[in-house]
Amino acid sequence: MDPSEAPLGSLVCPEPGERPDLWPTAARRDRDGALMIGGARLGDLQRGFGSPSYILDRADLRGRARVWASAMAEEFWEGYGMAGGRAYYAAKALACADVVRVVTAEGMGVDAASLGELTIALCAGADPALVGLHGNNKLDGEIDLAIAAGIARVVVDSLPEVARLEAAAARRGVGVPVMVRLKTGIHAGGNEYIATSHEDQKFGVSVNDGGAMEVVRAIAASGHLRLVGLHNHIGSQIEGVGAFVAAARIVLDFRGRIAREHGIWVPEVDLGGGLGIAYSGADPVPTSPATLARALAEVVRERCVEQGSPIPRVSVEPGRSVIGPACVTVYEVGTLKDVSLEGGAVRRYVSVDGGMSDNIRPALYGAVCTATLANRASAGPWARCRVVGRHCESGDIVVRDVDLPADLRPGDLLAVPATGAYGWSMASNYNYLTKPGVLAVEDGAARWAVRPQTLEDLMDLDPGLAGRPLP
Ligand SMILES: Cc1ncc(COP(=O)(O)O)c(C=O)c1O
Ligand SMILES: N[C@@H](CCCC[NH3+])C(=O)O
Repeated sequence: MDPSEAPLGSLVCPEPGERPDLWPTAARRDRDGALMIGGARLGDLQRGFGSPSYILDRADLRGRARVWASAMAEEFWEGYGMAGGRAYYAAKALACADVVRVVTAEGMGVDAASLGELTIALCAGADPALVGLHGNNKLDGEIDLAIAAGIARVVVDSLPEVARLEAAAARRGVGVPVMVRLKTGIHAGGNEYIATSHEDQKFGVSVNDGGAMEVVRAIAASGHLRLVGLHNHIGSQIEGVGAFVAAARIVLDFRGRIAREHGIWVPEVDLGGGLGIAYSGADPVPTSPATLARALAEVVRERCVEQGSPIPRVSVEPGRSVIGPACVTVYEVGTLKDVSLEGGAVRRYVSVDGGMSDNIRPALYGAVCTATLANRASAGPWARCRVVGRHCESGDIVVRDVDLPADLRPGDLLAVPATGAYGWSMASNYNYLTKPGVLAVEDGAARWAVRPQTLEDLMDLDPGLAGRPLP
């Protein structure tokens, strides 16, 4: 049996016109059926810059950052009786100078979770007054840089960290604004590994077992730490607003408990990132930032009225929903192999020039992605395919099941949508593959936001090979 005879039809990647939420806003096909991103044909980009590459539609990123910044500013505007709102871009999703500059120019702050992310954010020009630092095991260097730069908030993740921060602040003789990362017990997120607020995981301190209040007391007793906020990030790739609202209630209730014990209303709550996006036609159209911001504003208003409390400032930390749909990955098709399955069916394995080293999400979380033929029209007939990478692992799967044109051939290009978040940032050099670059495209013009690694870059890290000419 030929794969084109398989019972098909449901796994064709949606076109930009069918599911705009899956693609950068300006994605479309030209008259010849070639896919265009940011006004440039993917085929032209691949010829000029190579593959695999992450193609970033800058205008789309700018739009998403603007939408987040304005949703938070509007829903929590002082003129509506609120105390102000802000969105911090979670740099872990993809951080480089261009991305930091685009999102901060639109009014977002930056949330960093390591020395590297903090350094990139500050060196790219992010205002320290709009930068936060996370980490469940912060290094001394991270704490020192955060304090020296005077960033807006250090998010305390454990009791021992209070003493470390206090000692570092005392050494410098400065005050340090801190938030407390709470565990609310809410279990949310697309996969166990990306749920971050149930009890049995490493982040934060629990509101349920006394741990969080102990941290608050330690901060209150410290000489240099100022409690400026309560924080809760429930997880990532979350659908709908229900879990966010439930978590917000718990955070606000804990704020009430602090007020009763310490006589202060903590001035800010950060309700984390986590809003999900679509990766394939099987995913629902995502909740918009405006819908989430409205839901958060409603629960904050309602709870504060019930508590008779002042309204706090409210912030969030989206990553995926800012950068995810702004990028597609372009791959070149290489080997095609038809594999007979039990029952007589055939699966076509389509090998591409990247794989789990540029997109670890399918292997790590079982994430379901999709792909489309990018260099020409794809009208079918279709063959059920598995798009795989070129690493030495059977789990090196880019797209588990997708219908691609039966006449797909080596040299064709595939585009995988929604790879902006946790693609480049989680890329590896497995099998000594070089990390692809991030190609920023706008008005049809392209330039590297991050250049691709070269083999020389990798050899330079090895003292036994540095400076040697390539064979
Ligand atoms: C503390 C914190 N904030 C924000 C984010 C960003 O999450 P997302 O990219 O799902 O919006 C994460 C990652 O899940 C996180 O751990
Ligand atoms: N890396 C994860 C998200 C976790 C983010 C950090 N808490 C993903 O690709 O979905």
